[in-house]
Amino acid sequence: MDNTALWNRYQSHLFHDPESGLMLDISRMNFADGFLASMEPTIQKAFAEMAELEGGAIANPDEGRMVGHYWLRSPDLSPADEIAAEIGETVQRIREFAAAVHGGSIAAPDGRPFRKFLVVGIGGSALGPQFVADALGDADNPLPPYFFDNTDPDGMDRVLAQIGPGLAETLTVVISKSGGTKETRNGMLEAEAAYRRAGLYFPRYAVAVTGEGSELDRVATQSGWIARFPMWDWVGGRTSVTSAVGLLPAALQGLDIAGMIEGARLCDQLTRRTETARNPAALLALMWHHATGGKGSRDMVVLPYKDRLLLFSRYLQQLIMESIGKELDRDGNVVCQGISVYGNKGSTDQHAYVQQLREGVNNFFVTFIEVLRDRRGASLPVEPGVTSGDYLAGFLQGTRTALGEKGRESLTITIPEVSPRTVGMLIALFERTVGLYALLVNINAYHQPGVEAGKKAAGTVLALQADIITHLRGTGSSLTADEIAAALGCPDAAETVFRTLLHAAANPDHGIGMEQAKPLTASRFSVQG
Ligand SMILES: O=P(O)(O)OC[C@H]1O[C@H](O)[C@H](O)[C@@H](O)[C@@H]1O
Repeated sequence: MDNTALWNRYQSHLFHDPESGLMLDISRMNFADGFLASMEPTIQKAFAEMAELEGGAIANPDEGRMVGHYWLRSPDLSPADEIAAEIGETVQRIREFAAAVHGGSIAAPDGRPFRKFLVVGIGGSALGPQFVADALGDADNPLPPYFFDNTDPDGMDRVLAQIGPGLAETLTVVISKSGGTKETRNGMLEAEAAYRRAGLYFPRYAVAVTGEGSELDRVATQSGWIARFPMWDWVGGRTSVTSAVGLLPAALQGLDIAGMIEGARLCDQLTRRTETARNPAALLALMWHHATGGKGSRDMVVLPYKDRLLLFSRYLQQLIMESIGKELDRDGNVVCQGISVYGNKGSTDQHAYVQQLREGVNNFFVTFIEVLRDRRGASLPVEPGVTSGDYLAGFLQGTRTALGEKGRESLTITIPEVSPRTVGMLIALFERTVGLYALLVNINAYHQPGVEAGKKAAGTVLALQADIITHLRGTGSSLTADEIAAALGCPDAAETVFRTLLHAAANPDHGIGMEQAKPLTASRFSVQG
């Protein structure tokens, strides 16, 4: 297609919302002329189901739950007055709590104001808050955030080292919808131990965001933590960033949560439209369907040309892949669905993998995210009449053209700037797109049966570890993994025994010694001391 034809295609399909400035360009996706018309009945059905979902239908049948993250921005849409009231009250409590922390009326036990906060969470209880904090954060925020988002001891040590003696001025927010996620429990205990080492009583520095009656809720209540904020069963972890999960950390950091909520609400209105060409989420969902054949046959490369949006792809990995990546469809057919998501930021990624995108295996489509505003204020010329921002914008267009010339497809989402409102819009845009796409491919986007398997297997490994150590202590001898597995009556677990002991021997915690042998798997292990 020559440039004139491309320009005409761009103009005929361009979505633009004048109020928000949101734009969506689908012209570089090579869908056939009749594609949108052919999908119209299916997308109209999806609109109807989405309306039922927003009306309070059990849209997550596998867990028997409603799906209510849109109500977080429009409480009046919720199916019960008490839900609407709880949403409003919680946002108000968040605002008041953050103002009290910033004003010093909520302070550390010694009266010192809180000057930092540590979020302990994982998955949807961390990725959303981390994306928002990075996208909207600035050096002058009243409370800079820190995150424990993994059960990595060294990772937590590094964060604690960054916080340093400031722990005495640090509020800790433990976030877990289920209240039982082991990584988050471990993070909480590690944080508590750090406060104890500093002579500080952790409960007077701790806040919980969790489901009512959860294990975390019980601990926070019994120990008298400063405050608890609710997570509801009709908000999924990966769609919880406009609940207290994302709003409390954002408010503590000093960000404009009203702007975030308003941006999400505004986008919800746009994506509630049943006129496909005027619904950006519908257009995106249809483009995903075109690009991947409705079967995930191509990966989604997320390329925001803005440093502040670096974490967006990590956030989208959970939102998209945990929603769409399912073995069964809603009728119980084995479909092994999904769309793989990767990407970091442009133009940086042009110096990493765009080579493969342009010339290598054509198994992807790109989602560019263009931010029109370069910075606050003007830029210096890096060449006569050219700024760094001109280069960034030029690289985006250039990469889009270079890919298009080689038949590589791309979408471009454009926002005027990175602000609380546009961050709220981007979040809402992709939440709705995932929901609509899931309906197009008949998937329940709101459960995650696949994550339990890994957790269960980890529990088995840890139980075996305890048996191994007990056995080694009892015999007092040096044994191979095979000998230990046989002695424990599980000869087929020798590999797990070996790998578990390899890790245990590398750390001082269990007193495991290793006499390395050739081959390595014939090494002997014992309990020392
Ligand atoms: O918030 P939590 O209950 O601790 O869950 C944290 C995460 O755990 C699991 O990995 C789920 O698959 C995620 O959807 C969830 O966000």
